[in-house]
Amino acid sequence: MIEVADLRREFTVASQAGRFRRTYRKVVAVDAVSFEIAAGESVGYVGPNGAGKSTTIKMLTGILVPSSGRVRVCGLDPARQRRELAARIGVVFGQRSQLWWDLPLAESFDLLREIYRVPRTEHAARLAECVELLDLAPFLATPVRQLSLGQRMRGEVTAALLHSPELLVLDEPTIGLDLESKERLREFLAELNVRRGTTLLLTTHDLDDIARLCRRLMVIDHGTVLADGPLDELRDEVSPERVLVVDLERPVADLDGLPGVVSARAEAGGLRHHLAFRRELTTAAKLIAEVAGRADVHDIAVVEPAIDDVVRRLYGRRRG
Ligand SMILES: Nc1ncnc2c1ncn2[C@@H]1O[C@H](COP(=O)(O)OP(=O)(O)OP(=O)(O)O)[C@@H](O)[C@H]1O
Repeated sequence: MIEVADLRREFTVASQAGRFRRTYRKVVAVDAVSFEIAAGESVGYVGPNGAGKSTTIKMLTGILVPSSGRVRVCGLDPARQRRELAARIGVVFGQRSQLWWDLPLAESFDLLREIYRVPRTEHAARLAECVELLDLAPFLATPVRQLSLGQRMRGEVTAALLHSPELLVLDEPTIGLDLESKERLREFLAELNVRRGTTLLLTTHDLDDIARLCRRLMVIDHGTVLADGPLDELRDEVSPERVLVVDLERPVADLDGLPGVVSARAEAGGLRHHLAFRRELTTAAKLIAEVAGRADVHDIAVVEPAIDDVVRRLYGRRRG
């Protein structure tokens, strides 16, 4: 679906040096980035501010021309075949609108049908689905400028999907949304990926978006990809410890010496124990059996490392 090889984009930025003199310096926003994304994947593209995410997305969608390297999206060269590509993909920029500001939302959708030449029945079916799942009915007749951010974003996602794209690219889709709106949008996007097989590529600073939507994570910083792989594998790589939290029926002072446990901590007077273990040394099931052999277990939970922690460690790779 997406093939990127040795992709690079530089910008020349001017800075004032003295009163009449300007100097120019080169900023490398994206530097030798290579990856492939197959149909049906859901990929999170994350990195700190200025890492090069938006620049990559702009090259993938044909808005920016690469300085060098190769990009193919749906087999097309985005910068040269922007129109053809627009018919195959949907793009949502959280900070920019593709809707007509002064028109009621429904009229924007009509205009998009004409632009993309979507057959009426197909358009009507797709729109009806979005109206239902994203609860658009209460504000379809409202001019876009009067919509709340959450309402507008639901409109933006609908607008990007009306021509049934194979790939949906989202640049910070949940930025500024309240918790409920975020959850509703995530739910919708997850369904879209799983049920329809629409490929998703999204940039975000909200790591809950990633945890909820993406099976694969790509981390970029200073224009280069620092990590790329299944979320679970990256998690094991940088945060190999998981914690078994055990509540006991009767207090036990300590649960020392359990195989595979790298650190143990007791609280609530010995009623609760936090046992950090490494996946390669033991499994949660084995550990639970060991604990049950020593004490009466009331309740058990396995805590995975938080995604924020995993991503922070991945960001630190360059410096580490
Ligand atoms: N049009 C431009 N002209 C000059 N420099 C630019 C331009 N666009 C981006 N840059 C620079 O390229 C680098 C990467 O920017 P980019 O917008 O891709 O980052 P980002 O990862 O999307 O960041 P953020 O999370 O803050 O949106 C930054 O140093 C930025 O200042």
